[in-house]
Amino acid sequence: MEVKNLAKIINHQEIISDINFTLNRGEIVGLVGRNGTGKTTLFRTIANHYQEDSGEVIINGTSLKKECLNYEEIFYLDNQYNFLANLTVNRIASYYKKLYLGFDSEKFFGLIKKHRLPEQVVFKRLSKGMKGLLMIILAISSGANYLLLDEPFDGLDVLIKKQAIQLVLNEVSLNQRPILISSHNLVELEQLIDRVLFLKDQTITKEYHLEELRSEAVKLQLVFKENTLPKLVRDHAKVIDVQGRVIVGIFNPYSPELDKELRALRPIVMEKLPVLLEDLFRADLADEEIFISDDDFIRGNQV
Ligand SMILES: Nc1ncnc2c1ncn2[C@@H]1O[C@H](COP(=O)(O)OP(=O)(O)OP(=O)(O)O)[C@@H](O)[C@H]1O
Repeated sequence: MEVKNLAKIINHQEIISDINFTLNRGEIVGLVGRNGTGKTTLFRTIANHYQEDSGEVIINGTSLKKECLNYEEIFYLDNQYNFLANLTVNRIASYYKKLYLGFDSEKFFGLIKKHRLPEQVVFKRLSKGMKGLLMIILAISSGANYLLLDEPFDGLDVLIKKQAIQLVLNEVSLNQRPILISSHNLVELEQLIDRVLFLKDQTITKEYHLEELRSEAVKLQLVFKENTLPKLVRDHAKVIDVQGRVIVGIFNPYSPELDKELRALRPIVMEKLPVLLEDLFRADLADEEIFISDDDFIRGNQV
């Protein structure tokens, strides 16, 4: 799937604009952004629940504008507005069978039974955990090739979450279906995704392949004798935290030369820490300035 220059205006305000990315077979991609940045709007626009104001979504080389039957290739169920509230699991299955020609009833009911979801209870009476599992079972049984999951694990207890995550991982490894998944739980997301897209100021501002990033970037905790930020750090790092004299910064890229130059500044502490998705979130999406002393403040913008 290729998303090209997608934009959506709501009430004369551009909510998302110039969105470009691809979703490739077998990958799980995270969509991350602060509250209200437009993640749900992007999902809705890709899935045609909102009509785009410009741009397009291309599947198998054809724009969805030209071939609307290809919408069957996309599964997106809106957490907020969906038509399932008064339907039982059985009715939901027959509904989806009509919506998706490739809907796999055997798989659907097999998973419903395996996870002991009640078949005769209407959706709105199911617990949050049951709803979450049902949504994922629907997604992976739909036959759609692209699954868009908007905060699918929100509110699930750890055991149900584990089952839900396992279902997602199995689906990707067995059928190579790409998944675009949003979540505010970055620790959880980090264990699932191959790539992350950061949404900020209406558009995708950053994209990271997590494995590549881990091999290229380094997070350092540094303490220097002087209470100022060395120029070298200022020039090469995105500072994500300052506590007294302790500076935490992400250096991307990090090279042996830079390592040597940093050591030449004789830091009192220089410790390597793992780069986490949360660090990137803070580095790229935080607006606030980080103060190091009264007369010297840092605003990281280098990663
Ligand atoms: N139907 C609508 N009518 C008016 N404003 C809307 C509508 N849909 C979205 N918006 C606005 O668009 C912006 C983005 O909302 P959206 O729900 O897409 O963000 P989000 O990133 O999913 O947020 P969150 O992480 O809090 O769920 C918000 O300012 C929201 O108020």
